[in-house]
Amino acid sequence: MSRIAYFGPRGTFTEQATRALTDGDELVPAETIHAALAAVRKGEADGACVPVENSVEGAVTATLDGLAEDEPPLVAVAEALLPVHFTVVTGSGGGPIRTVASHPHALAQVREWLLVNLPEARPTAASSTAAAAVGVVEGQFDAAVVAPVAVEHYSLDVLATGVADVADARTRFVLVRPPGELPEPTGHDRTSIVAAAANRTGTLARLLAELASRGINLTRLDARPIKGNFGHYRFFVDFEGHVSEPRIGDALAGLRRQCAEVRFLGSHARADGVAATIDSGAGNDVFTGATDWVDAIRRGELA
Ligand SMILES: O=C(O)C(=O)Cc1ccccc1
Repeated sequence: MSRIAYFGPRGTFTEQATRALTDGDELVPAETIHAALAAVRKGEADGACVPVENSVEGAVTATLDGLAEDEPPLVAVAEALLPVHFTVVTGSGGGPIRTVASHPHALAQVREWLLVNLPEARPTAASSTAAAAVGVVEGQFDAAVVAPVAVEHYSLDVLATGVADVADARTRFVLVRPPGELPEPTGHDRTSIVAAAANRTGTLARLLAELASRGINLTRLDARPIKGNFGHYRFFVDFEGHVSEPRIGDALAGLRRQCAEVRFLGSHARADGVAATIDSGAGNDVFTGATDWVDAIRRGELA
């Protein structure tokens, strides 16, 4: 049985995702994304589950920075995609609702609902949706925007369920571990890297060209500032395919040549099961065939 840390406390969306990604493991809540990742880095947990992006607010920056900056590196081995509908809860005392707390990503996803339904309530950031629930129980906030599972953990009154400004909002979570055996390729994989490219003309274009020229489809591109070096960025690039495939390995080697710093963040199955689109002329057989051809020339068998 593994110990898996997750962004908690109990009752977060991340706990829900962790349950979907694990089977009989011991789940250990951590107060922050940084603490969940640090638990793995310190050897206190075998893996950690953290949110990485959502379809309304985009990147979860604490996760991106934690994966890019801190040592030692961790590698994503699985992902989960959760539909995100919120439950709005209040304390049991009744009374006016003047504050409504939640994780900033949750507040951003119910902004319009709050304006219409709780116009007098001041949105207040909490470290997670479940921390906001705890804050309501403790009388710190009047209401909270939480995950549906939170009401199973905390004694709260439900004001509304199924709340979401954008009907099919989703959040993607990853399970990360120390580098080790990689998941098997499935044909519907995602590979993630983070690269710091020199601040020169065309650097980003050249970085992306390493993928485009090999017919590799991007699934995400994000930039984060390199702290302490204003105007310099790291690029997070997700693309279709698995590092075990010749075409992906070839692209990674190209990226390594282009960039001062590249970190491999994982190759694993996509939760949505979407198969990689491979242009004709960019299949693995083409890459293997080309390498075999060069090898044959080197052996003096071909010209
Ligand atoms: O705070 C939580 O419950 C989380 O797991 C982070 C989050 C916040 C909002 C939407 C999805 C995930």
